[in-house]
Amino acid sequence: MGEGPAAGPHDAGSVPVLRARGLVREFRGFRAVDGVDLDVAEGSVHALVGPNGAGKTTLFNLLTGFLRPTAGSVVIDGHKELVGRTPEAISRLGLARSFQITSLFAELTPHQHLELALAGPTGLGWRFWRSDRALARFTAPAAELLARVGLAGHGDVPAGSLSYGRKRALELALALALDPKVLLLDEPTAGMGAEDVDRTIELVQEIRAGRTVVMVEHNMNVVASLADRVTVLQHGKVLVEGPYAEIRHDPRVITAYLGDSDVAR
Ligand SMILES: Nc1ncnc2c1ncn2[C@@H]1O[C@H](COP(=O)(O)OP(=O)(O)OP(=O)(O)O)[C@@H](O)[C@H]1O
Repeated sequence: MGEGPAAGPHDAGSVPVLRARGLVREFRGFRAVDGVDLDVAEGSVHALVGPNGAGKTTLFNLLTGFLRPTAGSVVIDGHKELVGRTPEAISRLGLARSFQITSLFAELTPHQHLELALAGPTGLGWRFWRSDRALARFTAPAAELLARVGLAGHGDVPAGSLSYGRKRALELALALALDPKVLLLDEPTAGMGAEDVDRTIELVQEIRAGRTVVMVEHNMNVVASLADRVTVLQHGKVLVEGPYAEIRHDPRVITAYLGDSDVAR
């Protein structure tokens, strides 16, 4: 777990589970991510925050292989380079992101989604997706995952009919089906009401056990509740990095956020 001081990314001798060096991503000459170094300690919850347009989503996409960096490296487990690999290959190396609701199939039930996600890495894949017998061995693990994210009573309805909060819970379950060592969450509480936010915080507390979580999150209460360390981005660069209790009082962070709300958009 991330509480131990030995897990701190700056401790001499500790190798971060995820390390980015000199990450750059240009869009037609504009540097959305501009030389980012990132160390994520094993077992920690690490939040990426920053004002609008700071480069959080772009960085997230670089880490997960959805975008290719213009320059730089991303290494998992101290030696496996992720740059140049597909998102699928990266997820096989232990780094997976939560799916987006837009990738859910409205007609399939949460249970079916999970059976397919669990079948994917086994090589059964989608070819056998109609075969109930082939998928039967995933029935119990799928039910377990549904229970874990609070969807036990909602496994057999079309996913399209789920509430927003439950769809987001299903996304999380789908990412957990891959049992990633490092789980990346893209704004896990975006668009949620207070009740769903609280449930999601509890859920992330629960699923962080035995893994590392990196999340982009706008809601500072969520960051305060969950994150061991926070990287604040601004204009594509790391502005400040540290525990939430430290960065929240940092004048540079306060100015960056105030500056953001002052900008006419
Ligand atoms: N595909 C793209 N083409 C051109 N510019 C892009 C592209 N993607 C992102 N950008 C620009 O890069 C900058 C960083 O965007 P990014 O979405 O990574 O920021 P963000 O911190 O996630 O912002 P937000 O909090 O608003 O989601 C922005 O100025 C954005 O307009």
